[in-house]
Amino acid sequence: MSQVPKPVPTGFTEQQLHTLFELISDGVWDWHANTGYVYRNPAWYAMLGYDSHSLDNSVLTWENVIHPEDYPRVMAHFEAYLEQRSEAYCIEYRCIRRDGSHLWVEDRGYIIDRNEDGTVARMLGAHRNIDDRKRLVVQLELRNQSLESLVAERTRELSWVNQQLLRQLDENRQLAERDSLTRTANRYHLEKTLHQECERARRFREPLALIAMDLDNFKPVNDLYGHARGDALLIELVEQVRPHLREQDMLARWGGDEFAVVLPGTTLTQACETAQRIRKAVAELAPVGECRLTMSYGVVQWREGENQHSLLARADQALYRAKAAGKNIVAE
Ligand SMILES: Nc1nc2c(ncn2[C@@H]2O[C@H](COP(=O)(O)OP(=O)(O)OP(=O)(O)O)[C@@H](O)[C@H]2O)c(=O)[nH]1
Repeated sequence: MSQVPKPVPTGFTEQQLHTLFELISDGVWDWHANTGYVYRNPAWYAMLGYDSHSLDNSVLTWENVIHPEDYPRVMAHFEAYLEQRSEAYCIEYRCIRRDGSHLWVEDRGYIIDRNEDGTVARMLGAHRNIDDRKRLVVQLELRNQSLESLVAERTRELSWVNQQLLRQLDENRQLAERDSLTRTANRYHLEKTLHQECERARRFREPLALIAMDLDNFKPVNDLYGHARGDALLIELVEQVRPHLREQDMLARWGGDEFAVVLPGTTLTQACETAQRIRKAVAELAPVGECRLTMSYGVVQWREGENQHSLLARADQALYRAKAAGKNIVAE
């Protein structure tokens, strides 16, 4: 089969080229740099709301439709292309339409002819309407910003709720583990800690001591001076005892006028010395009317295999012996 030779392109005449441009829907421009003449097709005028060929065929027409805020950026890019500092001329900017509204365009152009000295002789380009896309992007950005601020607001709210919950949790823990009058550990906290300390003593073969203590003749204080004075005395008592305890010791209110001190890493002898110091300090409290204040003390050291209940029971027995022996006494 014989090949039909392709026709050799003869090129368009200027007239044919412009006829072609008249049919194109993008805004085509054709700049003859040496004369300053600029051809613009009907679509270019329509895009900006003008009648075809109704504006001056000069570069100034283009400059006048560029949004003033975008003008410096467009010119810098255009010059960079003309001076061959950038490879392409392609830029997005706003044009001002005849009715004063703004239209986003993408402007793209190519130098199709240069003078012998390298300067531009002719450049061909087209404006494409990208307004819908740009406005959509702006809308999406705005929506994104409002979503981000919504998320930030919700995060702030959640973090506040979280803080409140943590505070509430802390308060609940305090309520569950503290005696409301004296702010010492309560019986529940005492038993829990004592259980843990018995386990530690077994695990690390460390001594552990417990002092049980009970106010002597507290009933007359209540009876003679009222329950409120009795309450105040219990608070004073705790303040008097605390300075004689170490950081790791735990003072707890076991019952009405009964207290206990858990002393980790402490032998019976050392605990008895502590109890004596507390005894002296309590005895120094100012008497309530005719009532002199003292306490009785039962001191024990943890024994191998013993649990918290048995330890507490032995301390209570020692306390009973102190009471029986005449009160204001430390008994083992
Ligand atoms: N003010 C006040 N009194 C309390 C509280 N809890 C218990 N009591 C009182 O503590 C007193 C304890 O009385 P008793 O167990 O007979 O002890 P006591 O009078 O100290 O006598 P001995 O322990 O034998 O020395 C009672 O009068 C209780 O009403 C309290 O929270 N506040």
